[in-house]
Amino acid sequence: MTTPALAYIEGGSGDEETLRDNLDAWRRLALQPRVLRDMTQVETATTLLGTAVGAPVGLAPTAMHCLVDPDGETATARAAAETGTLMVASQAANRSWQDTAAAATDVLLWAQMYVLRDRGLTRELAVRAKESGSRAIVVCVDGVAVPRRARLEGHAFVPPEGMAFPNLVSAAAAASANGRGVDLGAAVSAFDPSVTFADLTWLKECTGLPLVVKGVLHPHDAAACVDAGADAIAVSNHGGRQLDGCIATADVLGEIADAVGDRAEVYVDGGIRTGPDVVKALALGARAAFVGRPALRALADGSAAGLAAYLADLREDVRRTLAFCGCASPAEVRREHVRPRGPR
Ligand SMILES: Cc1cc2nc3c(=O)[nH]c(=O)nc-3n(C[C@H](O)[C@H](O)[C@H](O)COP(=O)(O)O)c2cc1C
Ligand SMILES: CC(C)CC(=O)C(=O)O
Repeated sequence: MTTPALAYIEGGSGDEETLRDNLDAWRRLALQPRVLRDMTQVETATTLLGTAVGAPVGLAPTAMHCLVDPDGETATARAAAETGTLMVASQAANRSWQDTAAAATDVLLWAQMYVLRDRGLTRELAVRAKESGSRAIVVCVDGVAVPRRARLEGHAFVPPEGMAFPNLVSAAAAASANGRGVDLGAAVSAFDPSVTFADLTWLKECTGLPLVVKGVLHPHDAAACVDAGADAIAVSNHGGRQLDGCIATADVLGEIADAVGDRAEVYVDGGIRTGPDVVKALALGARAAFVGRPALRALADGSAAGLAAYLADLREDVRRTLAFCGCASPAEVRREHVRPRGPR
């Protein structure tokens, strides 16, 4: 991997305060286990918007998997299918949602997209995602300005020449140029900063698929998204890559889960690294936690097999943590299992 590619993946925005705090915030919480509850059988499986998954852990959408593996998102999909993991495939992927879904049997796929200035193209892409086999649309709503990325000296990342972005262009453009030659800067400027809650209702109607709103950090916004038709809220600050200085996801997850109640599912990403992090997220009210950078590192290190091994290991860590906490399944994790860590 090139140095700028590594800086792009690992880095955050501004002074990287939020990037660091995402990790620290999970450390500021402590699990409080319950004992003597027969932990012979401990199940990690759950459902996410009705889709059965092997563990309450998913792959967050991340752009350009060809930066880390020549097969790009199709390698990711093979690892996801092998381990029963839900994969959220980015709009800025190098492989189309269709090719990603076709990479293995039983790929559990959700497509992540932005609302574009061109609503006709937005609708076309959403329909294409559905026809590819995506079981939900994940709309990312934290892309209303261009972040300053510290490790790239404030500049946007320039992808390698000829990199394909098939989910960012119309079918006609994709057919004529195989999705190549799309300028990433132009694609990012196609994201519509005028997006509001009313667009959620519209986007959901485009496909009828369940809608997940990703990038929510305030309980009132979460409630308004649900009022507008969202089926799930993904609490996320984009891995500290958008607004630097904003709140860590672990610090706001509980309030958002309380605001949403049982009207929608709640997920979280940002700094999730271990089984205990995942179980802390469940205790605060998330149904699942998603990982970004760790999955890219595993893919870079060992391709699909490396990613599958990483996901299997994380699942085992979740299973072990559930057992130690006295929970025979994710559904048994309660708010009482987590509390602020005492002073050091
Ligand atoms: C290299 C990279 C690319 C990303 N690309 C996208 C993207 O295309 N769409 C999106 O919604 N989020 C994107 N994200 C954000 C992730 O979905 C997720 O919010 C974040 O990575 C979670 O934090 P973590 O890396 O600490 O696990 C990206 C993150 C990284 C690291
Ligand atoms: C192409 C970008 C939208 C990818 C992204 O979300 C990111 O780099 O964090």
